[in-house]
Amino acid sequence: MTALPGPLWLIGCGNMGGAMLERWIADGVDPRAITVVTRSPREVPAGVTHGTAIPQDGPPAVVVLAIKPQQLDQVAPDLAPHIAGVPLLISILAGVEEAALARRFDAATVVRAMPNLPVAIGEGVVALHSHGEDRAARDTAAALMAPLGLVEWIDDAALFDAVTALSGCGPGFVFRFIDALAAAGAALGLPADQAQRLAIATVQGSATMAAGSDVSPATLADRVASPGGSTRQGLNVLDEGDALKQLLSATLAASERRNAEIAAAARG
Ligand SMILES: NC(=O)C1=CN([C@@H]2O[C@H](COP(=O)(O)OP(=O)(O)OC[C@H]3O[C@@H](n4cnc5c(N)ncnc54)[C@H](OP(=O)(O)O)[C@@H]3O)[C@@H](O)[C@H]2O)C=CC1
Ligand SMILES: O=C(O)[C@@H]1CCC=N1
Repeated sequence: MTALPGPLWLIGCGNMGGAMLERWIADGVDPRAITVVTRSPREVPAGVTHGTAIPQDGPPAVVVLAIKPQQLDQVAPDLAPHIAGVPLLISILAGVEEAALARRFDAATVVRAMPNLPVAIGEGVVALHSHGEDRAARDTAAALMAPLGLVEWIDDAALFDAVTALSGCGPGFVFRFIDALAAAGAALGLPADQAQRLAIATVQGSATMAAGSDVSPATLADRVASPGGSTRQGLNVLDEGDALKQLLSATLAASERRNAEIAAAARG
């Protein structure tokens, strides 16, 4: 269970803010310490306060900014005066840099966090970066993210767009892969619902095994492929001209570029 240093305001609570909130509550964070602000009414877990306007009793101990990057300049003018002096501002906005946040908000420490959707079940990834050197604030940010999954500090801010592409966007790519694996099985004649179950369980088991293995995923792939067998024939298709690697390189590069564009827009 995460002990909050005081009230936490969650500004924006859609797909990702909602996933984080769900996990915090499941982990035992005191719901009475959390205030959620969105534009429209929404259900929140029992004990959590929800409003459609910025509370007047700030600053809280922690603000978590979970709106879309494109919504930053609608939110900032209203929010900034009410959180002036906040000890810790955590932003999950893809692309938006600490300097862009510091220009809009007076916060003692700004931490960028990049979660991914499986945080909802405590099996996500949260990358963190901060130029702030306040140890207590950094520890608070890391402790808040700990129940969400694997937490990793990224030392070089310049790599944050890359990490966003890999682990922030990554579940989208993996879900698409599972869907394609199932569709390929269905194309071979399996009932679609059964193909989907098999594809999900195959990816789940393979990821769990890779996570617990002392050899690399590449070595594990070779262990599936008996010489002269059917896996090798399939891998030959993926490996021809590094087809899969090329495809994923282009995929991550496209996402990274988009994050850089968002960063440039937020710099103003
Ligand atoms: N989705 C993902 O997998 C990931 C998302 N992120 C980041 O998380 C952030 C949110 O993304 P996501 O959850 O997908 O987006 P959503 O559109 O699902 O959620 C946005 C939230 O912001 C609220 N909001 C919008 N405008 C305002 C406002 N003026 N005042 C208060 N609340 C407002 C919305 O409320 P309402 O519905 O009432 O308008 C909604 O709750 C983004 O910055 C994104 O980069 C990071 C990692 C992964
Ligand atoms: O697609 C997006 O912009 C966000 C950032 C990472 C995942 N989703």
